[in-house]
Amino acid sequence: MTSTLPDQTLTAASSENLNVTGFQPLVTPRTLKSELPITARAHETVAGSRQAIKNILDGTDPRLLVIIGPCSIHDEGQALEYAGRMVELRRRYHDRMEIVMRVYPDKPRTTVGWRGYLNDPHMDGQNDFNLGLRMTRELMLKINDLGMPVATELLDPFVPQYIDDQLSWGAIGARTTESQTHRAMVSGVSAPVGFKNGTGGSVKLAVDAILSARKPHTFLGITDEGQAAVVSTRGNAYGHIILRGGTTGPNYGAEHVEAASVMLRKADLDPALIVDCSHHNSGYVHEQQLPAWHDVIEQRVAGNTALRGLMVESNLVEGKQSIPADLSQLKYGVSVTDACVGWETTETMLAWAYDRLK
Ligand SMILES: O=C[C@H](O)[C@H](O)COP(=O)(O)O
Ligand SMILES: C=C(OP(=O)(O)O)C(=O)O
Repeated sequence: MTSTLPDQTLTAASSENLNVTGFQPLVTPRTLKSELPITARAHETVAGSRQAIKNILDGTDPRLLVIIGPCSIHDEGQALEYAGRMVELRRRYHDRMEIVMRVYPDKPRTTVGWRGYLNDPHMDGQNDFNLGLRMTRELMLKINDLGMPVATELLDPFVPQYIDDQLSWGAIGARTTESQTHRAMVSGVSAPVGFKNGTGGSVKLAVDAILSARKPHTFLGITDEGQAAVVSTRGNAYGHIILRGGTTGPNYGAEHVEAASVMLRKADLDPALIVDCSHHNSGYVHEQQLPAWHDVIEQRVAGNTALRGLMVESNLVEGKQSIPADLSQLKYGVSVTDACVGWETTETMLAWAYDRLK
């Protein structure tokens, strides 16, 4: 879809739209949902995993939530290969872990950079959102159809209307947890949503985000028909914290977990936490996710019940690559954003945790 919208009367004398270079029609959520309807199998995956995650957060399911997968999606085949392998581990370890796959097509950037499969599916700066939204919905549907539940970061505020039915779990990233727009958006999301602490390390702003997202909100969004609308929400009771470290260092140690739990209790919230082993908790070095993984699981084994889940950035092949001008030079299975642990390490980490959690 390349046509632009009708002329917005951009005249030389105008004082508006001076920095806008174009508008394009956006496919409606209804169109994509009718072309790519959720299947009975996918719905069963989503409903089952959402309930399991709620139970883990409520403390009625003693299993560990594991949100694991690539930092970003850039290729459907590779994502499906990962999902196909991971669903086997999900089944194998199901009695001690609820494994959900990171399917992250919408990437926040510190300054600028490739913004993901949903924004720029061709990876060439065309930013074909209409194609990206379709490909994202299709990929999530295929992964759910395999029986592998999907987790994603919710970044662009219109996006939930296109994929809400596919999500078992959502995240608000460290760069947007303090944003009113994102807190209000979460209040209407159907799945449990974790809020990362800020990039500077502030956990308080994630606690504030949970309190905000629990309440009803009224904000601007779109309907299934693609109509700009005033959206009213009920509030999301399943907001929780994700400790991801900050510029001051990692925050997965027992003292940090205790400090975050105290902060949650003071706010009259259940001390239920997830630790992200990556990002500032690994110093952006993929192998450094392992000490975090081991430490947090040992804290849990030692009886820390606040620790309900872990996040890991993992891919088919370890490391990362920059996006080459000639896309045929992309290495198979390697992250194009943050570095990830590879498949063998992933299997070892899960097997070790399963054993320790017995
Ligand atoms: O998770 C991925 C990245 O850490 C995040 O998108 C920010 O990336 P950047 O600092 O490379 O822009
Ligand atoms: C961008 C991410 O994390 P953070 O918001 O913690 O940087 C992520 O999990 O992909």
